Amino acid sequence: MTIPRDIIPVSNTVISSTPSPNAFFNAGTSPSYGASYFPIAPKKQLKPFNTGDIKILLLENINPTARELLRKEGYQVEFHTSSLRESELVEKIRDVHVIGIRSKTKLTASVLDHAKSLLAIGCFCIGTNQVDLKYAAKRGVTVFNSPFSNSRSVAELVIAEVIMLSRRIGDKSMEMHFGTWQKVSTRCWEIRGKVLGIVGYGHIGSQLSVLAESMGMNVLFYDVIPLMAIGKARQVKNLSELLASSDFVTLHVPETLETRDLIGPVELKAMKKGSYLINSSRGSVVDIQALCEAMRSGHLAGAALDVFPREPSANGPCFNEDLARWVTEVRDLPNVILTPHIGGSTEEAQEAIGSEVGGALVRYINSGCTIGAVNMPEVTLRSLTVAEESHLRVIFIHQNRPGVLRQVNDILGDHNVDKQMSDSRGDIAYMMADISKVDYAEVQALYSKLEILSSKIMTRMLY
Ligand SMILES: NC(=O)C1=CN([C@@H]2O[C@H](COP(=O)(O)OP(=O)(O)OC[C@H]3O[C@@H](n4cnc5c(N)ncnc54)[C@H](O)[C@@H]3O)[C@@H](O)[C@H]2O)C=CC1
Ligand SMILES: O=C(O)C(=O)COP(=O)(O)O
Repeated sequence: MTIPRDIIPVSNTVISSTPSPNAFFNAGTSPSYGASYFPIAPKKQLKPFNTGDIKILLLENINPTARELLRKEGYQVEFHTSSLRESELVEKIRDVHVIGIRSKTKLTASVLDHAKSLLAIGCFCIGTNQVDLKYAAKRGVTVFNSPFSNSRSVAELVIAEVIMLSRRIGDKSMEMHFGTWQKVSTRCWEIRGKVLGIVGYGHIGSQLSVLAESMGMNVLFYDVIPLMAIGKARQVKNLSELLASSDFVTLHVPETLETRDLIGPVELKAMKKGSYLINSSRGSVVDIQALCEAMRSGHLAGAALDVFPREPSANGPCFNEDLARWVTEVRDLPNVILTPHIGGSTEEAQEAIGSEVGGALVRYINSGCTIGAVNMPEVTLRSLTVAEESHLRVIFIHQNRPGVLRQVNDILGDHNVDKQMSDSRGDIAYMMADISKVDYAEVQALYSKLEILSSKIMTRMLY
């Protein structure tokens, strides 16, 4: 058996041109001993492969920060501004090592089955519902996201929408664009003193809570876990209590089986007459037909939707009945603000996400570090130094069952295991070890021995 091309160690050591700011930590040497005791060797950058062989596919207009970061590493980066049709996606994913996506691209088990060399997936967004995380882990594919870089942008959009709905600004602006001057104050309100009900008090919900209170609103929230309320906000016991007490209900839950149609006919009826609904979480959280009914009956006074049960894969004049039957109904509703999933679309958020997820991918490819992974145990080892010239870093992703580590250590046993870390998450375990005094010629043999273990999911060797 030969080592796949992407993990063939081609160069022994490459010294970083700029010293790492945490060189002391990485070198594993305490600065307090002084250089004469333990000379501080520069960090060794592991090179698992010829970096030029690493292929990265970036879809959905991922920010240039990420593209530049990945290109600087020497990887081959293919960039697309939109997501791809499934037939094109399965072709493109076949031989890439990393795929970068946002919220549109669905990486289902059947799509992932076409990926023959995939090491990692970067979700350049918060949500990871578009990826079959379990199946990816089963295939040894590590998934990263950006858990909070766009939270503030979403919270700011929601604040804007609360005011816009309250003053019917969407409709007023539309009338003016069509030449109508219609000055009225009926059914227009201040937001001061009104109740904002937040469903899901995580990164976005809690940030929104602070902004809303600073504008004089009273905040209630409902979450499935007990959470510390910020400021004067108050957690309520159940969703019904929140719906019955709020002037504005805003949704900030992830897409899960439990949140599917979380707001349906019953919940809409339970909302106060004349209240408003805002959804910038996922389209599946609201039963859109029921929402149209609640708007048409006059029970709700308005709604703002940033996400939809079905969304176009690219920009263009495609928000019409070809996308879904409900589109025409939604477009016809008064005081309903429609935005094309732009909650996290700000320059600040996209740049931060680009460097966060891009950085996590580089660390994973070059050193095996899984910190920040959403479907793998989080494992890291301090960096090797250039002094540790003939060290080999072994990464073994395997099924989590008794006896595997004993088998692995038997294989590595002729070498000193300088450091080792292993952790598991459900059925999957991730082991990383640095072993010393390994001849380049031995790497192939060690690799082959690990590859034939029945528990093996993926073996990587960094030298
Ligand atoms: N429109 C857009 O552009 C964006 C949309 N999002 C969406 O917003 C969602 C929330 O984002 P974050 O606040 O960062 O997530 P988070 O994980 O920080 O918070 C989610 C909260 O929802 C709670 N929760 C889960 N299930 C619940 C249920 N059934 N009922 C009540 N609470 C429940 C959780 O306990 C958690 O506190 C993301 O999962 C994503 O789908 C995120 C960013 C941008
Ligand atoms: O971060 C998220 O979960 C979002 O929904 C934002 O998605 P986007 O990056 O705009 O496709």
